[in-house]
Order: sequence, then C-alpha cells, then structure tokens
Amino acid sequence: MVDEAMVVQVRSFKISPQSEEKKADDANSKNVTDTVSTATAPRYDAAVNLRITFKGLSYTVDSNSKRGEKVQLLKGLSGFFEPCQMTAVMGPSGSGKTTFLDLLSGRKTQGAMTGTLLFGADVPTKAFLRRYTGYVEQFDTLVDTLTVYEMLLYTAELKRPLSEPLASKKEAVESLIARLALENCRDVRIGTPLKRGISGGQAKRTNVGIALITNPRVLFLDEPTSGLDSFTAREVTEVVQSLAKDGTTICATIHSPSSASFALFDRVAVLVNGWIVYLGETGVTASDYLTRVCGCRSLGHGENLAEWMMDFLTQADREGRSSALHEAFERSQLAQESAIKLEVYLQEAQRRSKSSIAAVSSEAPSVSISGHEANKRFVDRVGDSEGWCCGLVPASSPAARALSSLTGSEQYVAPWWWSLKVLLQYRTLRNYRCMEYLGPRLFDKIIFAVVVMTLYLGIGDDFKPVNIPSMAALIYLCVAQPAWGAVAYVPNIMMERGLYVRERHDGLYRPATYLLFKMLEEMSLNFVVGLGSTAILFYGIQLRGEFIYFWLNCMFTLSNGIVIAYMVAAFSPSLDVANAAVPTLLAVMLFLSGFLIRMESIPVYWRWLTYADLLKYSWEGLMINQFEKYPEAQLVGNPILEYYNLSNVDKWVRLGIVVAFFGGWSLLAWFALAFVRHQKR
Ligand SMILES: Nc1ncnc2c1ncn2[C@@H]1O[C@H](COP(=O)(O)OP(=O)(O)OP(=O)(O)O)[C@@H](O)[C@H]1O
Repeated sequence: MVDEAMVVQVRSFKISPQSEEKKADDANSKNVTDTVSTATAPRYDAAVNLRITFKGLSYTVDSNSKRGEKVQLLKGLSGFFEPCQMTAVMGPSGSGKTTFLDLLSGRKTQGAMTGTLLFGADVPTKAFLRRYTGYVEQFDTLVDTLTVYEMLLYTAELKRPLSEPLASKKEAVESLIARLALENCRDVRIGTPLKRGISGGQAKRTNVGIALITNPRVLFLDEPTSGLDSFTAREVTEVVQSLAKDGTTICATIHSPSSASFALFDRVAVLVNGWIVYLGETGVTASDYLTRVCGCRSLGHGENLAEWMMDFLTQADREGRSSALHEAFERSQLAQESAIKLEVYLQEAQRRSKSSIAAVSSEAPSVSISGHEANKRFVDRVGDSEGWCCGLVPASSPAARALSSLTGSEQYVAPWWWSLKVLLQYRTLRNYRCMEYLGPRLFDKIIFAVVVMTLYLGIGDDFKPVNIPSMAALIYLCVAQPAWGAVAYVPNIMMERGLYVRERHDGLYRPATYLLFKMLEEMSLNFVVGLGSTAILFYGIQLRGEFIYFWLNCMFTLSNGIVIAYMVAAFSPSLDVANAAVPTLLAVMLFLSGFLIRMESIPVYWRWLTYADLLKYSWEGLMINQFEKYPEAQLVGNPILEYYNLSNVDKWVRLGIVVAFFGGWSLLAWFALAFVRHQKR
C-alpha cells in the first residue's frame, strides 16, 4: 500500500556536466572512457551483468521527532557499483547505510526518492528488483524445522519458474550447496536458539543461498558479517566474493569487519551523515585519500584499515565535519574521474534504453512516474514475449521466457495455488512430524477432555435438578476452553513475523495464501484431534443431542479462537501486546456469552456487544443441542431453554453464525497481514 505511494522521480538523462567536470578536457575524458572500457570490458557483459548507477540520489522522509517536518537521510549520492566487484557501504552508525541499501533494493516503504537510479540501462521496478536482485537480511529468517537442503528447495519451488521441472530445481539447489560450502550441514535442521541446529555462519550462508536461488545479478547484503567470529566472517565474505567473480554485482553494508574480510572487498562507499565522503577502491587508495585529502593520521603498521577509517569518520561526524568531507571528496581528482565514468555509463545506458524502448514504444526515456505505474509498465512489457525485455536479455531467450512466467501478476512470483501447495508440502507436513508443534495442539484438548469427562462422568443424560446447573456450566466450559486455548497460537505467528515479512518482500506468496495455509494447517489438525477429544467428552459424559453438532460447534469455536489469535497478533506491534489483547478480548466475550450473566441482566449499554459475541452463539447452540428434546430439564422452575430465552431458536442457525464469524475474523486477519506494516523501512 505504502510502496505504491512512494514516488520515484527519475530525472532526465540529459547530461549536464558539473563545473568540475567541465575542467576535464576532452582528451582526459577519452582516456577515462578508454580506461573504463578496457578495465571492465573483458568481464562486463551488458546482456548478463547489471551495473548500478546513481546520480544525485536523495531520500527524504517525514521526521519522526519533529511533526510536520521532513528529514533528508541521503543527500545527492552519485556513483556506480560495478558487476564482478564487491562494494562495501561503510560509515558511522546512523550515517544512512541501511537506508541506502534499502533504497537501492526497493525495500523502502515510506519517504520519497529523487535522482537517477539505473540497473543496467533501466529504471528498476518492484518486479524487476524481485527478479534480478537478491537481498540478504541482517537477521537470519529461516524455517527452523527444515534442513538446509529443504529450506533451499522450498525457496526454489516458490521462487523459480513454475514450468521448471523439480529435477532441475534440485540440481540448482545442490550446486548452490556446493558453492556455499554447505555440504556438511546439508541435512541438518536449521534449529532455533534454544534447540541449536546449524551454526551462525552456516545460517548466514543459507540466507545467502536463498537470495541466490533465482541467480540474481545483483546481491545486496545488510551487515553479512555482524555477529560472526572473524574466521566465519571471512568464510562468508569469501563465498560472496566468489559470486562477484562470477559476474554478480555485490553491495554490502558492513560495520567493523576484520582486516581479512575487509581486504576481500574491491571498493568502498563511505557515508557520513547521508553524504558520500569517499567512493573508490579499498586498501592503499582509500587510506592514501583519507590521509592526504582529509587530514586523517597515517595508518599504523598492522592496523585494521576498516577500524582506522571508522575511528576517523565517527570522530569527524561528531565534530560536524560531514559536509566538509563531502565537499573535499567532490573536489578530489578521484571524484572527478568517477563523475566522468558515471556520465559515460549514463550515456551508454541511455543509448541502450532508447534502442530497447524504440522496439515497442516511442516513450521518452525521461519520465516521472509512481512506483506502481513503473511496475505496471514493466509487467506489460515483459508479458509481451516478442517485445521489450528490460534491455537486459533478448526477449526470446530462456531467461526472458522465465521472467515472463514469473511476472504473471505485478507483485507475486507464483500463482496462489502453487504457493499454497508448496507451503503445505514443506512446512505443514514437517510441522505435523514435529512433537514441539503437535504437543501444545494435541495434549491440551485430550487432557481437558479426559479431566472434564471424569469430573462429569455419566451425568449428561441425568436431568435431575441438581445436575442442570452443572450441565450448563460444562457446556460453557466446552466453549470457554477452545477460546482460551487460542492464546497458545499467538507466539506462533509473532515468531514467524520476520520470516513472513522477508518472504513477502521476496514475493513468495500473497497474504491471503499465507493465511489460508495457516488456517488449513491449524484446522485440519484440530478437526482430527477435536474429533477424538469431543468424542471422549460427549460419549463419556453421555451428553444428549447430536454428536456431529457438538463436534462441529466445538471445532468452529476453536477455529474462531485461532483466527482471532492470528488477527490480533497480526495487528499487534509486539508479542506482549498480542498476549495481553487476546485474553482480554476473549474474557469480554465469555462474560457476554449469556451464561455468567443472563442476556436480560446485561446492562443495556453493553447489550449491543452481545450480538457481536461469537461465544454467545456457540454456547446457545450447544445448550439447544443438549436440552431441546428434554423439557424436564428445569432451572429455577422453568425449562432451562426458556430460562435462557432459547426456546424458539434454531441450533443450526447458531452454528451458521459461528461459521460466519470465522469468515469475518479471517477477513480482518487478512487485512492486518496485508496492510499493517510493523516494520517501516
Ligand atoms: N523518520 C525519521 N526521522 C528522523 N530520522 C530518521 C528517520 N528514519 C531514520 N532516521 C535516521 O536516519 C539515519 C540513517 O539510518 P540508517 O539505519 O540508514 O543508518 P545506518 O548507517 O544503517 O546505521 P547503523 O549502522 O547504526 O545500522 C539514522 O540517524 C536514523 O536515526
């Protein structure tokens, strides 16, 4: 929702050299151009590789500290990230590294971006980014019950084209495992912090594997080495470096890498307070620049270059020297050479873009469009198999055909039914074999059924006056237990939130598909387990009425409880809020259900709420089922159904209302999953 509102303003590609650039004479320009082509030509292939170019890139958001004010987090960044190279984005804390990475990768959900941003020759759209880029989040978001192999295959099934045979997907996963050196833990469960599975480095490499499953041409990594020991950090960086060697454009934010890890990066973009203060090679070039131009003390023998840079930059940032450092960089020969290269790249992109667009449209390359509109145009174009295909791959190539099949809709990769099948196949079946998942869903119902059955043994058909209040209370408990039991489902969805957000970003499924998967997973189990537990209750206590009604009513009450728990959890910003909200909501419903306080005794100002109380309908339905054929069951001198004002009520209508409530809560849960964003980026 918010993505679409984010307006991407793309400036004209008309090149207007800055004053510094004017100083560079034509010969110099030609030399640089030659250098560009000779330096990169052997490895750079425009049909395969993607260079990221950006010019005057700024990003502004509403300030979260001063109401009504805007704050500019990125300030006119210009430069390029080359394919076949690893670029580190560094800077003091709060300098805008993650913002920059999120902006490049299309993960920003708020704010406005201005400037030019091109991937290859094209303005990236959401669909484009999903297809051609991978993003490795800082925190691992994996399915803890799956093995490394299953996790990668599950992602491959969701992300790779539907038409691709399973054998080919398996082959791709095996080769990824080999490439990421994950053979040793191929069949090890991922695990949780409490029940350890794979190590931190293996988890990070598995995350990298997830991002690589569609062979992206650009890989973004947010602090890939944070939290890892220096050996593992280097191991992960080496794996990423091998991808760069194969032609991927790598861009990673890093905090405080070890010397060994940092040495593996080709280039570094240094941000301070939203400005670029250095963008160039790492190593001696970077240290020379900082010493010569910025007045940084010399790098000590054996000193960690990254730490040395960070110490200086953090100090400079605290002293408010960020814009001075930026201006110094802009004036530097390094920046001027870089600016000339950038213009060359932009002109080259303009030429390629023009020739590609000419194939299908006479549209000018200079546009100012919303992300949604850009997305739509992209999808329209890739849908035309003979037409324009991003100017990146020939439209008739296998990659273009795969792309075309991947973009059946604007936002999502696979059709909903395929995503549902994969989710059920990989996650539900695995959960059903896991005692930690089954335990809380199985034993609470069985234990409850056995305890209540032994307490009320055989009184269900004994309508002595002394038994009647006990029966009404028992039926109330049959409604209350599934409702309370729903609280147990809250953590599940909260713990999965990070995974859900990541997979949604990756376009693996729709929110409705996810909800359907969750409901099917929970309800199929509950209908089977519930059949056993309600049979123990019904036949043990010898309740009257129809068993099928008793079972269905209890199961739909439980299903309502589960979907309420999911809905509240999806709306809640944290587990604490959800844990407080679900019992509060259900306790109110229990009070208003008509058993603890009869309907006519509920104060008028609360009575309206009883109509929205699903537990009232569940309890009433079960009461009618038990007593409708037994007028001798009396309470305070009246047939019990008359006492509760239920004489002329149809129990099946009551069940129908309970089912309708389930539909209503499901809609609300879907709304929360689809539109409520707790992670604003
Ligand atoms: N809505 C906002 N209003 C004001 N400031 C904001 C807003 N959103 C982000 N910021 C600020 O923008 C800056 C950039 O944040 P970002 O997360 O990109 O920094 P970072 O360099 O990745 O930091 P770190 O290394 O600590 O993760 C931070 O100083 C942050 O406080």
